[in-house]
Amino acid sequence: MKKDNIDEAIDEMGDAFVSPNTETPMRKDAFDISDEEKIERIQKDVKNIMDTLGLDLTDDSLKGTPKRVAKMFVKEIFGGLHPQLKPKASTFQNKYKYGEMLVEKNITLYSTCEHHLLPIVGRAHVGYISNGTVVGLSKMNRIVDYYAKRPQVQERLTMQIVKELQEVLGTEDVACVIDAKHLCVNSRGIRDIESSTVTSEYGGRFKDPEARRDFLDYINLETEF
Ligand SMILES: Nc1nc2c(ncn2[C@@H]2O[C@H](COP(=O)(O)OP(=O)(O)OP(=O)(O)O)[C@@H](O)[C@H]2O)c(=O)[nH]1
Ligand SMILES: [Zn+2]
Repeated sequence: MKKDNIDEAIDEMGDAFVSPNTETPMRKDAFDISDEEKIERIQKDVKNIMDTLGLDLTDDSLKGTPKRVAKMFVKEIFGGLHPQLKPKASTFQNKYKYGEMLVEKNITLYSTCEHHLLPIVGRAHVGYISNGTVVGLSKMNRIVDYYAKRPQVQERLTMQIVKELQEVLGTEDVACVIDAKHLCVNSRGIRDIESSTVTSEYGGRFKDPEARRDFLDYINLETEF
C-alpha cells in the first residue's frame, strides 16, 4: 500500500473512532411506505409464519393475531422508528442557577432485542449537569421511551439516549446507565433468569471519576473503577 493510502486508511479509522455510528441501521427508503401499507404487509408475513407452523388461522382466538401483531409492531413496539414521533423536548432557562447534577432515575424501559425480537425490560437512569438550559423532567422519560421503541442492542440504545439529550441540552455533560433483562437470555438459549445487562455512557464532565461516582451514588449502583 502506498503511504498516501495508509494515511487515508488511518484517517478513516480515526473518524470512525471519534464519531461512532449510533444510528439505527435503516434503509434509505424506509419512510416511502405508509403505516397502513406496513401493517398490511406485516399482517401477511405473520399469517405466513403462523400458517407454516401449522396453526389453524380460522380458529376464533388466532384469526385476529396477524393484524394485531402488525399493528403492535408499527404503532407500538417499533413506533420509535419514525423520526416524526421524536418527542419535542421543551427546554427552559436555568434561572435558579442550579449547578449540580440532575438525575432522573428508575425510568421504566421496554425495548426489543434486535437479534431475536424478544423483549428487553429494565430501568434507565439519566443524569445531566445544566450549562444554562434545563429540560422538563418527563422529557427524559419520553426520550428513553422513543429510542427504546426500536429493535435495539442495549449498547446503542444507551448511546442514542445520551446523544439526544446532549443535543437538546446543548451540553456534553450527560450520562445514562441502563440495567435490563433480555428475554433472549432469560427465557430461551442459556435461560438464565437471574442475569441482567448493565450499560453506561458518560459524556463531558461525567467522564471524571468523581462525577461518575456521584451519579452512581444517586442511582445506588455499585461500579468498580
Ligand atoms: N451485545 C449485545 N448482545 C446482545 C444484545 N441482546 C442480545 N444479545 C446477544 O446477541 C447474541 C446473538 O448471538 P447468536 O449466537 O447469533 O444467537 P443465538 O444462537 O440465538 O445465541 P444464544 O442466545 O446464545 O442461543 C446472543 O449472545 C445474545 O445474548 C444486546 O443488547 N447487546
Ligand atoms: Zn436477543
